[in-house]
Amino acid sequence: MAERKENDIVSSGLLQNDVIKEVISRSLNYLSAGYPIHFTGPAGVGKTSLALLLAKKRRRPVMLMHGNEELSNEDLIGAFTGYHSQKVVDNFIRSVYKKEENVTETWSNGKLLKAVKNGYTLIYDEFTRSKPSTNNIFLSILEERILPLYGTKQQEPFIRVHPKFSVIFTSNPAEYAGVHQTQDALLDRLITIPIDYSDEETEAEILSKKTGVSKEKAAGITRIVSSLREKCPKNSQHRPSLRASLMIATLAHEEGIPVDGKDEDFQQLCFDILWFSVSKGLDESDQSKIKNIVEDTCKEIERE
Ligand SMILES: Nc1ncnc2c1ncn2[C@@H]1O[C@H](COP(=O)(O)OP(=O)(O)OP(=O)(O)O)[C@@H](O)[C@H]1O
Repeated sequence: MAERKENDIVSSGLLQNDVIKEVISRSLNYLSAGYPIHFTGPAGVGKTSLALLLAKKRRRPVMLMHGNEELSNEDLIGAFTGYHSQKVVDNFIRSVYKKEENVTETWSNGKLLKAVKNGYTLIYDEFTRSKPSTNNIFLSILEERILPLYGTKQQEPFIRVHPKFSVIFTSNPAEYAGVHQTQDALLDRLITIPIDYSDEETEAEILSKKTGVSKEKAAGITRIVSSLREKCPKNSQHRPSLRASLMIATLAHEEGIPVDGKDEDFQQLCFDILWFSVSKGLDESDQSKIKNIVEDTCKEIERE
C-alpha cells in the first residue's frame, strides 16, 4: 500500500488510498470540464464523504440536498411563502386623509435555484429516492444550462445556469428496485463512477485512525465484518458496512470491551450491531441462527 500522509484523514475526514486518489483526480477533471459526476455503490462505502471532499476541492460554496419521495419542485426552485403587507396612513393634517396599502407576495428561493444561480457545487445525495418527475428538472439544467421557472408565477420563464455550477449525484444501485426506476435520460447525461468496498487493509486503517483503536484490533473487527459481508449475497443492500465496523470499534474502545472473539461482551456487541443487516442480507429471520453465525465469526479472530 502506498505511503500516506498521517494527517490525510484528519484534514479531509477521508482516508485516500490509491483507488480513492485516482477517483478524486478523474472526477475533478470531469467536473472542471462541466460534466456532472455520479457515484454509485453499496451503503457505507464512502460515496457521500467522497462527494463532500470533491466539492471542497472545487473551492465553491457547497449545497447538500438529499433525495426523498416528498421532494417537490417547490423545494428545488422555490415558492411564495406568504404575504407582506404595508399600510401608510397619513392624517397629519386633519382635513387630509390618505391611506395607502401594498400587499406583495414573499418568494423564497429553493435550494437548487440558489445553487444554480450562484454557481455552487451541488451534492444531490441518494437522488434516486426522489420521484423521477421531480428529478426531470435536471435535464434542462444539464442539457440547456437553464433552470425553467414554469408554474412558479415568476416573471422570468427561466434562469441561466452559472458557469461555475457543478453537480455530484450519489445513489445506491441496490435501492433502485425498492425506490424509483432510475431515469435513463438523466443517467445518460452523468459520468457514473462505481464505488465499492475498500480492501480489508484500508478499512482497518480507516477504523484505527477514526476511532483510536489499535491497528490489530481494527484488523480483527474488519475481519469479522467483512467475513459476514461475504456471507451475504453481493446484490443485497443489507450487507454489513464500514459503518458497522466504526460502531463496534467506537463502542469497544469507549466501553472498555476487549476486542476478543471469545469474550461474551464483545460477541454481544457484535451481535447487537450486526444481527439486523446479517439477517436481512441472508434472509434469515431465526435470531438464534444469526446469533450462532455472528458468534462463530467472532471466534475466528484470535485474542491479541
Ligand atoms: N475512505 C474513507 N476514509 C474515512 N472514512 C470513511 C471512508 N469511507 C467511508 N468512510 C466513513 O464511513 C462512513 C460511511 O461513509 P458515507 O456516508 O460517505 O458512505 P455512503 O456510501 O455515502 O453511504 P450511504 O449510501 O449509506 O449514504 C462514514 O462515517 C465515513 O466517514
